[in-house]
Amino acid sequence: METSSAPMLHSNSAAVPKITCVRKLSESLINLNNNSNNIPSTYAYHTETTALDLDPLHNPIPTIDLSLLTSSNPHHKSKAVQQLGKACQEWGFFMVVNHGIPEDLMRAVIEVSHEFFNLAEEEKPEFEPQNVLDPIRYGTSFNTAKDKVFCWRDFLKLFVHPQFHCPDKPHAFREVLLEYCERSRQVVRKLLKGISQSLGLEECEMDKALELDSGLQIFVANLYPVCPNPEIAMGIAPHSDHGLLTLLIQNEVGGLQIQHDGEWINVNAPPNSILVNTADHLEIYSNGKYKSVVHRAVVNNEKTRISIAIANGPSADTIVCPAASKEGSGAGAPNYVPMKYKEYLLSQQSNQLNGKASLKRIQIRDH
Ligand SMILES: O=C(O)CCC(=O)C(=O)O
Ligand SMILES: [Fe+2]
Repeated sequence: METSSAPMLHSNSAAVPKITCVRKLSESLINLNNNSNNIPSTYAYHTETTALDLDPLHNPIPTIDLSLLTSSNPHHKSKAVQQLGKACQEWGFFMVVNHGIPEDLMRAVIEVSHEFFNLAEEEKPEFEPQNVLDPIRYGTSFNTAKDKVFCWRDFLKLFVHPQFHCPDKPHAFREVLLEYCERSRQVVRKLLKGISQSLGLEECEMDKALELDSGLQIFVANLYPVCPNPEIAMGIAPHSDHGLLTLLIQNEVGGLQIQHDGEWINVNAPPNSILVNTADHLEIYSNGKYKSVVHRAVVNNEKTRISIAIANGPSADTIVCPAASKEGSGAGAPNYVPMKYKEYLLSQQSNQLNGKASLKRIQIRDH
Protein backbone atom coordinates (compact mmCIF):
# COMPACT_ATOMS: atom_id res chain seq x y z
CA MET A 1 0.00 0.00 0.00
CA GLU A 2 2.66 2.48 -0.88
CA THR A 3 1.38 5.53 -2.69
CA SER A 4 2.25 9.17 -2.27
CA SER A 5 -0.66 9.70 0.07
CA ALA A 6 -0.47 6.42 1.95
CA PRO A 7 3.04 5.65 3.13
CA MET A 8 4.04 2.13 3.99
CA LEU A 9 2.98 1.11 7.46
CA HIS A 10 5.48 -0.32 9.85
CA SER A 11 3.79 -3.56 10.76
CA ASN A 12 4.90 -5.52 7.74
CA SER A 13 7.92 -3.76 6.38
CA ALA A 14 11.13 -2.13 7.50
CA ALA A 15 11.16 0.16 4.47
CA VAL A 16 11.47 3.87 5.20
CA PRO A 17 8.16 5.53 4.40
CA LYS A 18 8.09 8.26 1.84
CA ILE A 19 7.96 11.64 3.53
CA THR A 20 4.53 13.08 3.15
CA CYS A 21 2.41 15.50 5.08
CA VAL A 22 0.87 14.08 8.22
CA ARG A 23 -2.53 15.37 7.12
CA LYS A 24 -2.52 12.88 4.24
CA LEU A 25 -1.06 10.15 6.37
CA SER A 26 -3.77 10.64 9.00
CA GLU A 27 -6.48 10.54 6.32
CA SER A 28 -5.12 7.36 4.79
CA LEU A 29 -4.89 5.60 8.17
CA ILE A 30 -8.41 6.62 9.12
CA ASN A 31 -9.73 5.53 5.72
CA LEU A 32 -8.24 2.08 6.19
CA ASN A 33 -10.93 1.72 8.83
CA ASN A 34 -9.65 -1.53 10.25
CA ASN A 35 -7.60 -2.55 13.23
CA SER A 36 -4.25 -2.23 11.54
CA ASN A 37 -4.22 1.56 11.49
CA ASN A 38 -0.97 1.85 13.36
CA ILE A 39 1.35 4.73 12.58
CA PRO A 40 4.63 4.17 10.72
CA SER A 41 7.57 3.40 12.99
CA THR A 42 9.24 6.68 11.98
CA TYR A 43 6.62 8.40 14.14
CA ALA A 44 6.92 6.10 17.14
CA TYR A 45 8.17 8.30 19.92
CA HIS A 46 9.11 6.34 22.99
CA THR A 47 8.58 8.61 25.92
CA GLU A 48 6.16 9.22 28.74
CA THR A 49 3.53 11.58 27.34
CA THR A 50 1.39 11.86 30.46
CA ALA A 51 1.33 15.19 32.26
CA LEU A 52 -0.23 16.82 35.30
CA ASP A 53 -3.61 18.50 35.02
CA LEU A 54 -3.79 21.60 37.15
CA ASP A 55 -6.93 22.49 39.07
CA PRO A 56 -8.66 25.01 36.76
CA LEU A 57 -10.09 26.86 39.77
CA HIS A 58 -6.68 27.44 41.32
CA ASN A 59 -4.59 27.58 38.20
CA PRO A 60 -1.08 28.54 39.33
CA ILE A 61 0.05 29.52 35.82
CA PRO A 62 0.55 33.30 36.02
CA THR A 63 -1.91 35.61 34.26
CA ILE A 64 -0.77 39.02 33.06
CA ASP A 65 -3.34 41.75 32.51
CA LEU A 66 -1.90 43.81 29.68
CA SER A 67 -4.16 46.76 30.44
CA LEU A 68 -2.48 47.08 33.88
CA LEU A 69 0.98 46.85 32.38
CA THR A 70 0.23 49.85 30.19
CA SER A 71 -1.83 51.68 32.83
CA SER A 72 -1.23 55.39 33.50
CA ASN A 73 -1.59 54.59 37.20
CA PRO A 74 2.04 54.09 38.32
CA HIS A 75 1.04 51.80 41.17
CA HIS A 76 -0.89 49.44 38.86
CA LYS A 77 1.88 49.50 36.35
CA SER A 78 4.70 48.72 38.75
CA LYS A 79 2.69 45.88 40.25
CA ALA A 80 2.14 44.43 36.77
CA VAL A 81 5.86 44.77 35.98
CA GLN A 82 6.67 42.92 39.15
CA GLN A 83 4.20 40.12 38.32
CA LEU A 84 5.62 39.87 34.83
CA GLY A 85 9.19 39.53 36.13
CA LYS A 86 8.05 36.86 38.59
CA ALA A 87 6.23 34.96 35.82
CA CYS A 88 9.34 35.02 33.63
CA GLN A 89 11.60 33.93 36.45
CA GLU A 90 9.46 31.25 38.06
CA TRP A 91 7.57 29.84 35.05
CA GLY A 92 8.91 31.20 31.77
CA PHE A 93 5.27 31.01 30.80
CA PHE A 94 2.13 33.08 31.34
CA MET A 95 -1.31 33.84 29.94
CA VAL A 96 -2.13 37.34 28.75
CA VAL A 97 -5.61 38.77 29.14
CA ASN A 98 -6.99 42.18 28.13
CA HIS A 99 -4.50 42.14 25.28
CA GLY A 100 -6.72 44.10 22.90
CA ILE A 101 -6.61 41.59 20.00
CA PRO A 102 -10.20 41.00 18.84
CA GLU A 103 -11.49 37.49 19.34
CA ASP A 104 -12.78 37.45 15.76
CA LEU A 105 -9.30 38.12 14.45
CA MET A 106 -7.85 35.29 16.53
CA ARG A 107 -10.51 32.95 15.19
CA ALA A 108 -9.97 34.16 11.63
CA VAL A 109 -6.24 33.52 11.69
CA ILE A 110 -6.81 29.96 12.89
CA GLU A 111 -9.50 29.36 10.26
CA VAL A 112 -7.52 30.75 7.36
CA SER A 113 -4.48 28.70 8.41
CA HIS A 114 -6.67 25.60 8.46
CA GLU A 115 -7.84 26.46 4.94
CA PHE A 116 -4.23 26.69 3.86
CA PHE A 117 -3.47 23.20 5.16
CA ASN A 118 -6.60 21.89 3.44
CA LEU A 119 -5.51 23.12 0.01
CA ALA A 120 -4.45 20.38 -2.37
CA GLU A 121 -0.73 19.68 -1.98
CA GLU A 122 -0.08 20.90 -5.55
CA GLU A 123 -1.40 24.33 -4.58
CA LYS A 124 1.04 24.79 -1.72
CA PRO A 125 4.61 26.08 -1.79
CA GLU A 126 7.21 23.43 -2.49
CA PHE A 127 7.43 20.87 0.32
CA GLU A 128 11.03 19.65 0.20
CA PRO A 129 13.93 20.34 0.15
CA GLN A 130 14.21 23.88 1.35
CA ASN A 131 16.58 26.23 3.06
CA VAL A 132 15.68 26.60 6.73
CA LEU A 133 15.80 30.39 6.46
CA ASP A 134 13.47 30.66 3.45
CA PRO A 135 10.80 33.24 4.25
CA ILE A 136 7.96 30.90 3.24
CA ARG A 137 8.36 27.31 4.35
CA TYR A 138 5.74 24.60 4.33
CA GLY A 139 6.87 21.33 5.80
CA THR A 140 6.32 18.43 8.12
CA SER A 141 7.82 17.28 11.44
CA PHE A 142 10.61 19.77 12.31
CA ASN A 143 13.61 19.10 10.10
CA THR A 144 13.14 15.87 8.18
CA ALA A 145 16.81 15.84 7.17
CA LYS A 146 17.78 15.50 10.84
CA ASP A 147 14.80 14.22 12.80
CA LYS A 148 15.37 10.70 14.15
CA VAL A 149 11.68 10.35 14.97
CA PHE A 150 9.17 12.41 13.04
CA CYS A 151 6.77 14.75 14.78
CA TRP A 152 3.04 14.26 14.06
CA ARG A 153 2.83 17.78 12.68
CA ASP A 154 2.67 19.78 9.47
CA PHE A 155 3.72 23.41 9.59
CA LEU A 156 3.79 26.65 7.69
CA LYS A 157 6.50 29.13 8.68
CA LEU A 158 6.46 32.66 7.37
CA PHE A 159 8.80 35.55 8.02
CA VAL A 160 6.35 38.38 8.63
CA HIS A 161 8.55 41.20 9.95
CA PRO A 162 10.49 43.35 9.04
CA GLN A 163 9.41 42.05 5.62
CA PHE A 164 6.00 40.47 5.30
CA HIS A 165 5.76 37.19 3.39
CA CYS A 166 2.61 35.19 2.80
CA PRO A 167 1.41 32.56 0.30
CA ASP A 168 -1.14 33.93 -2.17
CA LYS A 169 -3.69 31.27 -1.23
CA PRO A 170 -6.17 31.10 0.42
CA HIS A 171 -7.60 34.39 -0.70
CA ALA A 172 -8.04 36.06 2.72
CA PHE A 173 -4.72 34.87 4.14
CA ARG A 174 -2.70 38.00 3.53
CA GLU A 175 -5.13 40.48 5.00
CA VAL A 176 -5.91 38.45 8.12
CA LEU A 177 -2.29 37.60 8.76
CA LEU A 178 -1.02 41.12 8.31
CA GLU A 179 -3.46 42.40 10.87
CA TYR A 180 -2.88 39.59 13.37
CA CYS A 181 0.91 39.80 13.14
CA GLU A 182 0.86 43.57 13.53
CA ARG A 183 -1.40 43.37 16.61
CA SER A 184 0.71 40.59 18.12
CA ARG A 185 3.81 42.67 17.65
CA GLN A 186 2.23 45.50 19.59
CA VAL A 187 1.43 43.12 22.45
CA VAL A 188 4.99 41.79 22.44
CA ARG A 189 6.55 45.26 22.42
CA LYS A 190 4.51 46.18 25.49
CA LEU A 191 5.47 42.97 27.28
CA LEU A 192 9.14 43.45 26.45
CA LYS A 193 9.10 47.01 27.80
CA GLY A 194 7.70 45.63 31.07
CA ILE A 195 10.28 42.84 31.08
CA SER A 196 13.06 45.35 30.47
CA GLN A 197 11.90 47.26 33.56
CA SER A 198 11.59 44.07 35.57
CA LEU A 199 15.28 43.47 34.86
CA GLY A 200 16.07 46.86 36.39
CA LEU A 201 16.66 48.43 32.98
CA GLU A 202 15.05 51.43 31.35
CA GLU A 203 11.77 50.63 29.63
CA CYS A 204 13.28 51.11 26.16
CA GLU A 205 16.69 49.61 26.86
CA MET A 206 15.89 46.20 25.44
CA ASP A 207 14.21 47.84 22.42
CA LYS A 208 17.40 49.70 21.64
CA ALA A 209 19.90 46.95 22.41
CA LEU A 210 18.06 44.35 20.31
CA GLU A 211 16.86 46.76 17.60
CA LEU A 212 13.27 45.69 18.03
CA ASP A 213 11.93 48.18 15.48
CA SER A 214 13.29 45.74 12.92
CA GLY A 215 12.79 42.66 15.10
CA LEU A 216 12.34 39.36 13.29
CA GLN A 217 8.85 37.97 13.62
CA ILE A 218 8.04 34.49 12.41
CA PHE A 219 4.50 33.18 12.03
CA VAL A 220 4.18 29.43 12.56
CA ALA A 221 0.95 27.57 11.92
CA ASN A 222 1.03 24.04 13.34
CA LEU A 223 -1.38 21.36 12.19
CA TYR A 224 -1.68 18.25 14.36
CA PRO A 225 -4.06 15.87 12.55
CA VAL A 226 -5.99 13.15 14.36
CA CYS A 227 -3.54 10.42 15.31
CA PRO A 228 -4.65 6.78 15.66
CA ASN A 229 -1.93 6.06 18.25
CA PRO A 230 -1.50 9.30 20.21
CA GLU A 231 0.19 7.57 23.13
CA ILE A 232 3.24 6.73 21.01
CA ALA A 233 3.37 9.88 18.85
CA MET A 234 4.54 13.42 19.56
CA GLY A 235 3.15 16.59 17.95
CA ILE A 236 6.29 18.58 18.57
CA ALA A 237 9.20 17.23 20.60
CA PRO A 238 10.45 19.01 23.74
CA HIS A 239 12.26 22.22 22.88
CA SER A 240 12.72 25.84 23.78
CA ASP A 241 12.02 28.57 21.22
CA HIS A 242 14.78 30.68 19.67
CA GLY A 243 13.44 34.24 20.00
CA LEU A 244 12.54 36.43 22.97
CA LEU A 245 8.84 35.69 23.46
CA THR A 246 6.47 33.36 21.60
CA LEU A 247 2.74 34.07 21.51
CA LEU A 248 0.48 31.08 21.04
CA ILE A 249 -3.20 30.61 20.33
CA GLN A 250 -5.01 27.41 19.35
CA ASN A 251 -8.35 26.10 18.20
CA GLU A 252 -10.47 24.58 20.94
CA VAL A 253 -8.19 21.54 21.17
CA GLY A 254 -5.48 21.39 23.84
CA GLY A 255 -2.10 19.67 23.56
CA LEU A 256 0.56 22.07 24.79
CA GLN A 257 2.59 20.93 27.77
CA ILE A 258 5.25 22.89 29.60
CA GLN A 259 8.01 21.66 31.84
CA HIS A 260 7.90 23.16 35.29
CA ASP A 261 9.91 22.03 38.33
CA GLY A 262 10.77 18.80 36.53
CA GLU A 263 7.13 17.91 35.73
CA TRP A 264 5.16 18.07 32.49
CA ILE A 265 2.04 20.20 32.89
CA ASN A 266 -0.98 20.33 30.57
CA VAL A 267 -1.79 23.91 29.64
CA ASN A 268 -5.49 24.67 29.42
CA ALA A 269 -5.90 28.11 27.95
CA PRO A 270 -8.87 30.20 29.10
CA PRO A 271 -10.93 31.39 26.09
CA ASN A 272 -9.57 34.49 24.37
CA SER A 273 -6.28 34.47 26.29
CA ILE A 274 -2.89 34.38 24.63
CA LEU A 275 -0.26 31.97 25.89
CA VAL A 276 3.25 33.36 26.09
CA ASN A 277 6.50 31.56 26.62
CA THR A 278 9.95 32.96 27.22
CA ALA A 279 12.51 31.91 24.65
CA ASP A 280 16.29 31.49 24.36
CA HIS A 281 17.13 35.10 23.52
CA LEU A 282 15.40 36.34 26.63
CA GLU A 283 17.50 33.89 28.61
CA ILE A 284 20.62 35.20 26.88
CA TYR A 285 19.70 38.87 27.25
CA SER A 286 18.81 38.43 30.95
CA ASN A 287 22.07 36.48 31.41
CA GLY A 288 20.19 33.42 32.63
CA LYS A 289 17.75 35.14 34.98
CA TYR A 290 14.74 34.36 32.80
CA LYS A 291 15.21 30.83 31.52
CA SER A 292 13.51 29.76 28.29
CA VAL A 293 10.79 27.24 29.04
CA VAL A 294 10.90 23.72 27.59
CA HIS A 295 7.59 22.73 26.03
CA ARG A 296 6.09 20.15 23.68
CA ALA A 297 2.73 19.35 22.08
CA VAL A 298 0.95 16.01 22.32
CA VAL A 299 -1.66 14.75 19.88
CA ASN A 300 -5.02 13.01 20.23
CA ASN A 301 -7.21 10.52 18.35
CA GLU A 302 -10.37 12.64 18.20
CA LYS A 303 -9.79 16.12 16.85
CA THR A 304 -7.36 17.96 14.64
CA ARG A 305 -5.47 20.61 16.57
CA ILE A 306 -4.20 23.86 15.13
CA SER A 307 -1.91 26.23 16.96
CA ILE A 308 -0.56 29.55 15.81
CA ALA A 309 2.79 30.47 17.30
CA ILE A 310 4.31 33.87 16.67
CA ALA A 311 8.02 33.92 17.45
CA ASN A 312 9.33 37.40 18.21
CA GLY A 313 13.04 37.95 18.26
CA PRO A 314 15.73 40.61 18.04
CA SER A 315 16.62 42.06 14.67
CA ALA A 316 18.27 39.36 12.54
CA ASP A 317 21.66 41.13 12.42
CA THR A 318 21.88 42.03 16.09
CA ILE A 319 24.67 40.40 18.00
CA VAL A 320 22.96 39.51 21.24
CA CYS A 321 24.84 39.60 24.50
CA PRO A 322 23.61 39.74 28.08
CA ALA A 323 22.53 43.15 29.38
CA ALA A 324 24.19 44.70 32.37
CA SER A 325 21.48 45.40 34.90
CA LYS A 326 21.36 48.45 37.14
CA GLU A 327 20.26 46.20 39.97
CA GLY A 328 23.05 43.83 39.27
CA SER A 329 20.78 40.94 38.30
CA GLY A 330 22.31 40.65 34.86
CA ALA A 331 25.71 42.00 35.84
CA GLY A 332 28.89 40.07 36.15
CA ALA A 333 30.50 37.94 33.51
CA PRO A 334 28.28 37.01 30.57
CA ASN A 335 27.07 33.43 30.72
CA TYR A 336 26.50 33.13 26.95
CA VAL A 337 28.71 33.69 23.94
CA PRO A 338 27.57 36.75 21.93
CA MET A 339 26.09 35.66 18.62
CA LYS A 340 24.16 37.15 15.74
CA TYR A 341 20.49 36.23 16.09
CA LYS A 342 20.34 35.11 12.46
CA GLU A 343 23.18 32.66 13.01
CA TYR A 344 21.58 31.25 16.13
CA LEU A 345 18.31 30.81 14.24
CA LEU A 346 20.09 29.05 11.39
CA SER A 347 21.80 26.66 13.78
CA GLN A 348 18.61 25.93 15.76
CA GLN A 349 16.50 25.33 12.66
CA SER A 350 19.16 23.20 10.91
CA ASN A 351 19.45 20.69 13.75
CA GLN A 352 16.99 18.30 15.25
CA LEU A 353 14.71 19.57 18.02
CA ASN A 354 16.34 18.52 21.24
CA GLY A 355 15.35 20.35 24.40
CA LYS A 356 17.72 23.25 25.01
CA ALA A 357 20.63 21.82 22.99
CA SER A 358 20.97 24.95 20.82
CA LEU A 359 21.30 27.22 23.83
CA LYS A 360 23.72 24.85 25.54
CA ARG A 361 26.07 25.22 22.58
CA ILE A 362 26.66 28.89 23.44
CA GLN A 363 26.33 28.67 27.19
CA ILE A 364 29.63 29.40 28.94
CA ARG A 365 28.68 28.17 32.41
CA ASP A 366 25.73 26.97 34.44
CA HIS A 367 24.50 29.47 36.97
O1 LIG B 1 1.43 23.69 19.24
C1 LIG B 1 1.89 23.99 20.32
O2 LIG B 1 1.20 24.04 21.34
C2 LIG B 1 3.35 24.30 20.46
C3 LIG B 1 3.99 24.78 19.18
C4 LIG B 1 5.42 25.16 19.40
O3 LIG B 1 6.00 24.89 20.41
C5 LIG B 1 6.13 25.89 18.35
O4 LIG B 1 5.58 26.11 17.25
O5 LIG B 1 7.29 26.27 18.61
FE1 LIG C 1 7.79 26.09 20.62
